[in-house]
Amino acid sequence: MNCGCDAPLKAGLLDLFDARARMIATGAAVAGVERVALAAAAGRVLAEDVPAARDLPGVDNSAMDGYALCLADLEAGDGVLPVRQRIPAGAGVQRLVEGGCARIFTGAPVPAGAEAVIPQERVTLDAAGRVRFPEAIVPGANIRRRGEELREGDALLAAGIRLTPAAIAQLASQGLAEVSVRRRPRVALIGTGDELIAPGEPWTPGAVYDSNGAMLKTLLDQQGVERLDLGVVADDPEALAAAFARARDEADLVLCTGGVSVGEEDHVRPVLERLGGLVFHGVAMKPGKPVALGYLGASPATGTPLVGLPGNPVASLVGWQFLALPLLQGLQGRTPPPLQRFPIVAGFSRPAPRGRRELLRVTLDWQGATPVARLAGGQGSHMLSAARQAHGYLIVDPDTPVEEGHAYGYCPVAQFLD
Ligand SMILES: Nc1nc2c(c(=O)[nH]1)N[C@H]1C(S)=C(S)[C@@H](COP(=O)(O)OP(=O)(O)OC[C@H]3O[C@@H](n4cnc5c(N)ncnc54)[C@H](O)[C@@H]3O)O[C@H]1N2
Ligand code: MOO
Repeated sequence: MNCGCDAPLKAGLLDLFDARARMIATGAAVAGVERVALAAAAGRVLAEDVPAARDLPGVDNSAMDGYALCLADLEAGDGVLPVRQRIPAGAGVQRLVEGGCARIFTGAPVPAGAEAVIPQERVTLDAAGRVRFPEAIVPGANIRRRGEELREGDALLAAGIRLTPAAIAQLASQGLAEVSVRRRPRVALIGTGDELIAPGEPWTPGAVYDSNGAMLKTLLDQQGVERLDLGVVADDPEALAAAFARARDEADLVLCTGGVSVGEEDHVRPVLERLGGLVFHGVAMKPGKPVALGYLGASPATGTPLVGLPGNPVASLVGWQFLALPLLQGLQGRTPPPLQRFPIVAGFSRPAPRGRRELLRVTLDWQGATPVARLAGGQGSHMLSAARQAHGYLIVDPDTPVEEGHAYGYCPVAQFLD
């Protein structure tokens, strides 16, 4: 796998990983914390460390439906014991009656004095209803010990994690009904382009449906942020300046798509420089080259960050996944997770991308002993079909041809839904 560190980049373009680092450096957590009920906590970001409130499990309990016994009693009973107790889940903690065994169910407290639980499939009952146990019984078998997972005061969940269903279940398992979460960042969304029309409107030749708006709204909703839709703005600097000024005052982050390239109809960069400043413009990635980062306001520290995503739909998606998302995660109060990359063999050959790192949309073919990456379809940055079907990106370093049978870094797309 080529690391590409020394490969030459096109003049003026920032390396993808440097651009990502600058995005991450820009994303400081927004102020504000609120208490929410667990039912409203999905996807929110935890604002404080939560220690375990109690031991988990709370008492020694049975992992099986079966019979609890004491080994000395079993020896005295010659491998056979009468049933003296019945302990369902929810029963209080009892003491094992000497000389007998206890019928017990999964999750029920193991009676004091019992040393093992034997599943019902491994015993036989005689005519008198007594239980004959198997020979080799391991002390502690099928007993889930008090505190074996967590002790009161142990670290349970750390501030900055996003609350997944399993994390919410962990809070519930500790008896916690509410949790402190960070305020949701407010993200303004702006589309640009005279050609854009809304889905549902009648099409005329030359018009383009605003698919980036639909895509980015969905992506923002998946992140659980508050969004401020400022619609599509015409290719007019004054209209764009008005939208940017409103977004600056009302949002924590501004996302715009289109108009970020170099043509005279591309107004994002000049308007951004007028109302604030530019951090970078142009990344050595394909697609996604014209991505820009800037701020609206007096300085990067006090201004509202703005990410200019390219208009081409796949460039917009890739720019979101690799660059805008980690910035947003920082605003949410999360530490952006490191990019997951691992080597996967290419099932195709392809000429080298010139001066840019190429992110090929691929599917993984699992038919052989090891997975092989195959192109998911046309790789044009206007072609959403392959992007939709892709399991991930094969990352090809600048000026490196893809050779069938060689391994390249592979980034699964599932990580961007985290
Ligand atoms: N002379 C040059 N031309 C271009 C360059 C360059 O370096 N020199 N870069 C190319 C690359 S790479 C990209 S990516 C695009 C990005 O351009 P913009 O961000 O300025 O986007 P637009 O020109 O406004 O639109 C490009 C393309 O995308 C369609 N589009 C725009 N917005 C949407 C939307 N909301 N939904 C769906 N489709 C959208 C638009 O109709 C255009 O087809 O620039 C290249 N050009
Ligand atoms: O960055 Mo553009 O996305 O190459 O088309």
